[in-house]
Amino acid sequence: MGIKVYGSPVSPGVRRVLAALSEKELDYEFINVNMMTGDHKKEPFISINPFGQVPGFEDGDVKLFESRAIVRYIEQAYKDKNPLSFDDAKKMGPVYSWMEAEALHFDTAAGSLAFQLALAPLFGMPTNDAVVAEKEAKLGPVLDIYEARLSKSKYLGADTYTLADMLHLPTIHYLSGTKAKALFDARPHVKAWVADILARPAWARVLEKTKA
Ligand SMILES: N[C@@H](CCC(=O)N[C@@H](CS)C(=O)NCC(=O)O)C(=O)O
Repeated sequence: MGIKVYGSPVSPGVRRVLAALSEKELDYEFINVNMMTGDHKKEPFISINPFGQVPGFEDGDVKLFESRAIVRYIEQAYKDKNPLSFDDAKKMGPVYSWMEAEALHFDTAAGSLAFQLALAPLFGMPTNDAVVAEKEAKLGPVLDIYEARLSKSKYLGADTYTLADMLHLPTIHYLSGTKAKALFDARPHVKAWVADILARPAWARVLEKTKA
């Protein structure tokens, strides 16, 4: 049985899940899903994710989809090893808020930018400059809010690294190799935070494991 992660190694969602497993130093089996041939839209994969998107995840008889939900599961199921959350509700509250900020404010702009600037070229697809301009204009004000938060707190959810920071890694990694890096670099606390989270050994192991 054991842990199985299904998907493409370049997928940000897949890498988000691998980041969680890497922080916990958990062994897992990676099963490549050939998206070129549409295997993510067919059985057996859609028994894991009925929406036909990677990643898919299994831990024994637990089958999950949605990368952020999988990360929460891993944190709770393997809490004892390198905890990235708190039992105390008052300490955990801000972590929840910043986890939602990642999904609903940051990723809605940065995820599309990462696709346009980093992933589309990887797949030989054209970059849509209008989408890039629109999403850059949306990301700037979000990063202003991050700058204000990070000028008061070393990490987003707490003074220590938590799930809230970790969720950002795949998208920030992709954007750090593009012109959108300038948006992060223009804000000193955001820039320092980006350098800090990208330098985590657990993330280096993910990049090693997923490199082409
Ligand atoms: N919210 C989902 C997003 C998953 C997602 O968009 N996966 C992409 C690859 S990065 C995918 O499977 N795209 C193929 C499709 O939507 O048909 C998650 O975080 O797991």
